[in-house]
Amino acid sequence: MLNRSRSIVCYIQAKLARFSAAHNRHAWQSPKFSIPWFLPTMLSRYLSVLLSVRIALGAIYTSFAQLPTELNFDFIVVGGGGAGNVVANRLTENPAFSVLVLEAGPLPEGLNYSVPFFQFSLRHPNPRDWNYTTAPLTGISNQVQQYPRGRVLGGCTSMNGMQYVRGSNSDYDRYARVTGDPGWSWDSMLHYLKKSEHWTPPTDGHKTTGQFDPAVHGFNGLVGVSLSGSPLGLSEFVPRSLQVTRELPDQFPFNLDYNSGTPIGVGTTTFLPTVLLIHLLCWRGWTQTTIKNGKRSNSYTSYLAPEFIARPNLHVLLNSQVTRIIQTSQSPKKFMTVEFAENREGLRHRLTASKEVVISAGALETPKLLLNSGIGDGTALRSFGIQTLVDLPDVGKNLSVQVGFSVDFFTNSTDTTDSIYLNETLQNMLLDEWIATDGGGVLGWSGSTQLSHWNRLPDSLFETFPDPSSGPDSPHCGAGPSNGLSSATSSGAHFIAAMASLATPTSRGTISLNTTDPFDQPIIDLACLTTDFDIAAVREAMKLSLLFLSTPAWDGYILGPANNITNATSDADLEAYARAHSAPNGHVVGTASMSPRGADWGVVDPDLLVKGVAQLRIVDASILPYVPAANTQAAVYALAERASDLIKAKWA
Ligand SMILES: Cc1cc2nc3c(=O)[nH]c(=O)nc-3n(C[C@H](O)[C@H](O)[C@H](O)COP(=O)(O)OP(=O)(O)OC[C@H]3O[C@@H](n4cnc5c(N)ncnc54)[C@H](O)[C@@H]3O)c2cc1C
Repeated sequence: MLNRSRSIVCYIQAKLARFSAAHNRHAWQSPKFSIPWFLPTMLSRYLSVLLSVRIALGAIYTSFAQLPTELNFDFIVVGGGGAGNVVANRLTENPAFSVLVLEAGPLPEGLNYSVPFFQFSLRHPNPRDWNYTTAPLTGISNQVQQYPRGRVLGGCTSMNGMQYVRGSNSDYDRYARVTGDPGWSWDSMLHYLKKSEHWTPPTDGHKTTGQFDPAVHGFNGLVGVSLSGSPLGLSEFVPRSLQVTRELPDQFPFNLDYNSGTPIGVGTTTFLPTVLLIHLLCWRGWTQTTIKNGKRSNSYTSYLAPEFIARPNLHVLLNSQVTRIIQTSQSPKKFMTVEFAENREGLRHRLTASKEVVISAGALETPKLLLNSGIGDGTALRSFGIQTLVDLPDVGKNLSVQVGFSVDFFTNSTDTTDSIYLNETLQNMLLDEWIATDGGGVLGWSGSTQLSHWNRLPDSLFETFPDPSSGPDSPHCGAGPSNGLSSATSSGAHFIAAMASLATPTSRGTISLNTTDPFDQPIIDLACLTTDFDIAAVREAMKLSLLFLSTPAWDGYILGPANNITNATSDADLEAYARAHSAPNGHVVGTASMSPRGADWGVVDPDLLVKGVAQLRIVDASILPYVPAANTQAAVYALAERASDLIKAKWA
């Protein structure tokens, strides 16, 4: 009930806000029918109050003062993001465990957090974001770029691109190999990938036979995953893209389901008749996203859904940033107390867990928290005057993030996302449709391309460089087109973009302290494109993407290049373009990496306990030693599912 009433309230608020805005802008009034100007705002405020009252009645508290003083916690989870909410949910399946989640941010309130198509509006600096900037990106012309991360319940799953991509089976087998723990292998993790997933039909109810492989999906999990039910792109972009896979089946083979463990496609010219048959069945496209019934499904709406938050043993305290984990015993070393505050000036509170503290603060904040707690590289800690309590030199190191860029072309088609981004009237009409149909229409989709592409790079590249992929069936890059730009200008033109992203970067960055104030951002050195392989690889990925757009399938659709890359045919030109226009994506991992038990590197053992410390675990993207050749949320949900089982088994 809590979530449902919250979204209804949000819809009504949005309608009222739009009415207010229209009224203010256009003095909307008819001689026959006039509404006092203050009424919508007043009603909206009333609804806000109603909403906050409901929240206070649940186990989500918005301030420390609301937290009942008589509560004791077996587990304290730091961070209610992609991983933290999974752990909180699964541990509280045992009524004997009591769990507190401490989340730095507030609820993801507002329509834009629900409407998938509005995802890009969440990326601008806002109070529900950490509002980070990167250190100068030496591989990208020394640019300092904004680097959005969700500071909100649900973490980055509340504001991400919603792509649901698991990675290849060899990505997981490599985790098992590197850690010496077969529990991280694909065969073991497929169970957890399915356990977290709730496959749902697309909003338009179209037949999905032949558009995905049901055998590899989960139908009883919690995070909604679906195919697009949006008509956008179907008239031109999707059929033309499918035509390319017929024209270039060797380079762009068809793949029924890239989440099967073999994402790069199975069809080749040898199987051409089958491929053609499948194409006929699959003409609508098959990108998978974490969208359920046309609404974003994140770790909050799924793992903290009303039936779970109603559990008497599950508590979530918002607006509470953990500033330090405090050592509570020397032998064995334990850090059972967390210190937290609402903001820089706020009173520091302390709470102690009786069984474990689980850090799920994400790949940027987890290392910062460890360092501020005296867990990290002794030399670096000393330079900040922080006492080294656990000397773990790899905290904050080994950061791995993907990077990408696009080349844009003008198209004469209006069947593009920018047609909507640039047209407020159309947006309002589509929003009305989305509300009236409870998630249907164009806005019930993420706005990203309906067809996804995962590719290997040419073998010739590996005559010069070692192959960094996890195996021969694992992709190096995503390379393909997108019908429209999220950042379209108001020129009135329409675009198709050739996109290229590097899924197997070899550059490694760091997270380090900038100051000892936990409310300051760390130094985020993403080190993108700092190896020769990475720059060669994005260049080759872009060539693949441009090849995709070069076939007769696009005749009469592409008008010409929109960037000054018209003559960029040489490697040097492409490299220069990539260095000027690349950006890291949000798929960052590795800063508190797993390593084998007893190894003198890494930060956590394969059971995710911090090395040398009892009862302190890290469960989030930071523990992955390599970024999967994919977007990262599917892997994070699954690793958190497995971690929950490990914790439950330990305390059974
Ligand atoms: C812009 C963007 C787009 C993305 N797009 C996709 C996509 O399309 N598909 C995909 O699979 N993945 C995507 N990702 C990545 C994916 O969302 C993340 O990999 C995933 O959410 C990581 O989960 P996590 O639990 O490690 O961290 P998070 O989800 O970031 O959760 C960490 C939580 O901890 C909280 N926190 C941090 N520090 C503290 C503290 N000290 N005290 C209390 N709370 C704290 C944070 O506020 C946050 O809520 C994207 C990420 C971004 C940023």
